[in-house]
Amino acid sequence: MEFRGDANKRIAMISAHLQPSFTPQMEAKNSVMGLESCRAKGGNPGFKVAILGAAGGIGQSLSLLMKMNPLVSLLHLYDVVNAPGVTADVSHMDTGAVVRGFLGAKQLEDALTGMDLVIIPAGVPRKPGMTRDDLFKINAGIVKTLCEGVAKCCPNAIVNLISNPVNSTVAIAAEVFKKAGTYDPKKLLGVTTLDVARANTFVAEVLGLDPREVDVPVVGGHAGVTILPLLSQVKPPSSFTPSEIEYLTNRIQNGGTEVVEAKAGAGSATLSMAYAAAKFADACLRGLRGDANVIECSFVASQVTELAFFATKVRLGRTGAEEVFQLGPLNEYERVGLEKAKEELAGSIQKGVDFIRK
Ligand SMILES: NC(=O)c1ccc[n+]([C@@H]2O[C@H](COP(=O)([O-])OP(=O)(O)OC[C@H]3O[C@@H](n4cnc5c(N)ncnc54)[C@H](O)[C@@H]3O)[C@@H](O)[C@H]2O)c1
Ligand SMILES: O=C(O)C[C@H](O)C(=O)O
Repeated sequence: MEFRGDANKRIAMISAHLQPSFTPQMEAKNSVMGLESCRAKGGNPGFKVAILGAAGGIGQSLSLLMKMNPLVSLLHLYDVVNAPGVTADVSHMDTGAVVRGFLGAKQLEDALTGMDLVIIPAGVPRKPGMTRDDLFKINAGIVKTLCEGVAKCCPNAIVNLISNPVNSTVAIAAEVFKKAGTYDPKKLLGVTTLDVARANTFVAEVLGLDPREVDVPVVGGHAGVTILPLLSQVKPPSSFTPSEIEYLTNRIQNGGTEVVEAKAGAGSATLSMAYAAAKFADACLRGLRGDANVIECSFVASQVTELAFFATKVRLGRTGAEEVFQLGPLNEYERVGLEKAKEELAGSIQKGVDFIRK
């Protein structure tokens, strides 16, 4: 009888904590099944990571992958919809990170406070026929609001910006941080890892290699002709025929559109993007930990060209992108591509700056 009484008490306590209304305090308890008497769990040393837009196509898979990352001790999942469901789901994975969910603008500050790394895939995706720039109207405002939250609640966090158009949203974020007096160019990183993943995959197919053995630097930005693969610098050193160069450059520049069209109105790349975002976030965390030689491509504040932002290889360290690498030697095809990329990038960056300065 005594046992049954205890069980009833436990069930009542659990039910009390699984009511529909959702608060961070409640979620913290949900993460230990609502039992006050549970032994404290988690506590593994590691970094605090927030995902803003965690209930979306990218956000859900990315939440899963970050929950699997042993460098993460605390994972905050924020969205304006469905955050409780994603949080409950991911929190049942028996990995080290403690998961907490945050729903709606009122909980943004709680979601951000104390974070080391903030990953932002919030915003609308493309449909067939749209350019990434067509997303500016909606996503610019979303990125502005979220970055204002970062400036207020975790001004020292590294920000991985995924929301499109990246060529403009990174400039928006920089302007928000400048306005708030918190801007550190090393800590604002536009995520272009998917371009590199695609380039490695497509080049490996052409060369008949395992993509894990291939390294293609992809520079410039993250839209159409601004995505510039440097095939002359592929590792292992390889030569391509002119038609292979044309095919590969085109396919890499239009990889996003290939997925948008295949999904036929159901969105853009989510699974490969979550993979790429998780890979890039892991590199940022290894850099924060102090690992040597952590090198990835990213769209960052840069003096490599005359543009304020440009994607190249960067070295990630304890303070973010600590070194921005030069382009290296380009062939004639790449020099022409670079001019085209810069022309389009200049307008996209300015559009982002103007959105905040008006
Ligand atoms: N950088 C890249 O390489 C890359 C690759 C793929 C997609 N993207 C971009 O990532 C973005 C997200 O794509 P998706 O497929 O996950 O879209 P999605 O619509 O599936 O998910 C977006 C999520 O953002 C949330 N959201 C909207 N406004 C928000 C706000 N103010 N605060 C918090 N969350 C908010 C939505 O509720 C939704 O859950 C798009 O802009 C897309 O173009 C970038
Ligand atoms: O193409 C898109 O709209 C999404 C993303 O930027 C991508 O490259 O897949």
